[in-house]
Amino acid sequence: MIEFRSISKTFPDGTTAVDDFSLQLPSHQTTVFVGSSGCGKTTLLRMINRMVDASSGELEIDGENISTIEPVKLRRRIGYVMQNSGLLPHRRVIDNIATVPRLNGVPKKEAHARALELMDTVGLDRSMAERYPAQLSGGQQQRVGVARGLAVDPNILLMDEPFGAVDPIVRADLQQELLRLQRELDKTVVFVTHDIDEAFLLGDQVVILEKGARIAQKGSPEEILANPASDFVASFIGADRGKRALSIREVDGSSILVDGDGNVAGALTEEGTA
Ligand SMILES: Nc1ncnc2c1ncn2[C@@H]1O[C@H](COP(=O)(O)OP(=O)(O)OP(=O)(O)O)[C@@H](O)[C@H]1O
Repeated sequence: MIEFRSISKTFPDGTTAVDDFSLQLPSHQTTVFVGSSGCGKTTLLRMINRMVDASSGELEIDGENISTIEPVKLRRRIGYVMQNSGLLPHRRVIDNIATVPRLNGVPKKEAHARALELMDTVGLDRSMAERYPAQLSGGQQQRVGVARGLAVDPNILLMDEPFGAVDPIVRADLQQELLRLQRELDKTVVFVTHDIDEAFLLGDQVVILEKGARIAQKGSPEEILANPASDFVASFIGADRGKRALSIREVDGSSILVDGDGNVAGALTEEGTA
């Protein structure tokens, strides 16, 4: 479990990005931080691997206060996937994936064999191993980024808007892949997004944030949808606009679901027949 206890972060210029934040993130689950630009999501995420150090408060991983762990050591056991994949442009795909294991002292042959396995895991053809990042599509680059994040077999995977820069179809694909991966690998995932639909799709625990990383509401997607805690939350999840108020319309003997805008959202089937 990851636990934030009264964590605050004020940057040297006086900006308070995180103001007294407390939260438990259960192991083997996906927690999603969601909120508008500048609310402190990335700062929260980066405190987990000490890319940013808290100004006050305590952050523990499985009961261990991370301020006592050397940052480089900590980072080598936590996977980190960022927007635009963050790949090293002058290194081949296989070397990008193997970067951190190599830094940890894993022999090259072994690190490369593992990198190829990880390419299978994230759905990348092994023939791409010799390419450079610029020779891949945006979606493929993100898959390499995920493979690299998994390369040290971390218990914790931090993902900062990893699918923000790809088109909606590729994005939907990557989201489904992440759900599949999570069923298989069972990591503790911390995911940052500003997209509430992505948050509801991927999150076991969804944390809706306002400026200063103040928690507007936290809970399962079901809990939040069933009972938005405030007008802010209702507006953020689109409940106020009726966007999520689905209704049933009968068309040619079939039951079609339409959303608040009258757009078709899906078809109703008997449970188990879909
Ligand atoms: N190094 C820094 N120095 C000063 N202020 C910073 C620094 N990093 C972030 N901030 C400020 O802290 C606040 C939170 O930033 P953060 O990047 O955590 O937000 P975010 O929710 O991830 O935003 P986005 O969705 O735009 O990435 C913002 O006001 C930002 O300008």
